[in-house]
Amino acid sequence: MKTEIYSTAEEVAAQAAKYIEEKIRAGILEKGQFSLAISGGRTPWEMMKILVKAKLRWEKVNIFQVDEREAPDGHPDRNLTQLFQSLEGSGILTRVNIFPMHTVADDLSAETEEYSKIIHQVTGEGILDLVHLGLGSDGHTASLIPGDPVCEVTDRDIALTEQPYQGRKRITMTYPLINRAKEIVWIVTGKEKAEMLKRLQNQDPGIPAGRINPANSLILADEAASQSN
Ligand SMILES: O=C1O[C@H](COP(=O)(O)O)[C@@H](O)[C@H](O)[C@H]1O
Repeated sequence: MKTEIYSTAEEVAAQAAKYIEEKIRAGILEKGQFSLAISGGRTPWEMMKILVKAKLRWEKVNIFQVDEREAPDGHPDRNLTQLFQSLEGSGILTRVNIFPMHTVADDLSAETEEYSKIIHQVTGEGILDLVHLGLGSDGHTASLIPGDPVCEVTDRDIALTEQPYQGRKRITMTYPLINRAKEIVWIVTGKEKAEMLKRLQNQDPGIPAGRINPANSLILADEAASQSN
């Protein structure tokens, strides 16, 4: 697992966008399409705002959600709402293929199966080209929440959390799917992440993030997050 440290969160966002742009370009050249999974929370959106300005064949890019909160469509708590906002004005909205996690349904469990099927149909083999991950200050990543049984799911690629977390139940990619990805890019910024960044780098299985496959993983962090390293 490689770590690169940049002075500010803005620099991290710019480097992440550049890195992912290159991966997308190479992936499309090699096999005609690219499947990217984007996390939610606070950190991805600066990176996305930069990435969407790249001159890429966006119609060949599939964007999946790593996780989503159970909330109405358009709600500010939804990662999808933030994702759409970061794409606004970029002109790629009508070209890129976005696959939203549906959280407004009578049977959310059926939705998880459906999302998993879509990933398999689109990618062919259920392997994402690149998964972007964030790191919570409690060590969670995606919606793999400390103490939630969703962390023990090994027979499904998408699952529901059992408990609400920060007021909302969640849908999330599980370890098997994330750990099969060809590449994982972490964006970790802010001093409140310092302790967990260290534990992530040490692959500490005591936090959900520590159980993510370190192979082909790149951590992009700012100085604030790496202050105790
Ligand atoms: O709740 C969540 O938090 C993590 C970390 O978010 P960030 O605010 O530090 O960027 C995020 O990766 C996850 O997708 C999100 O649902």
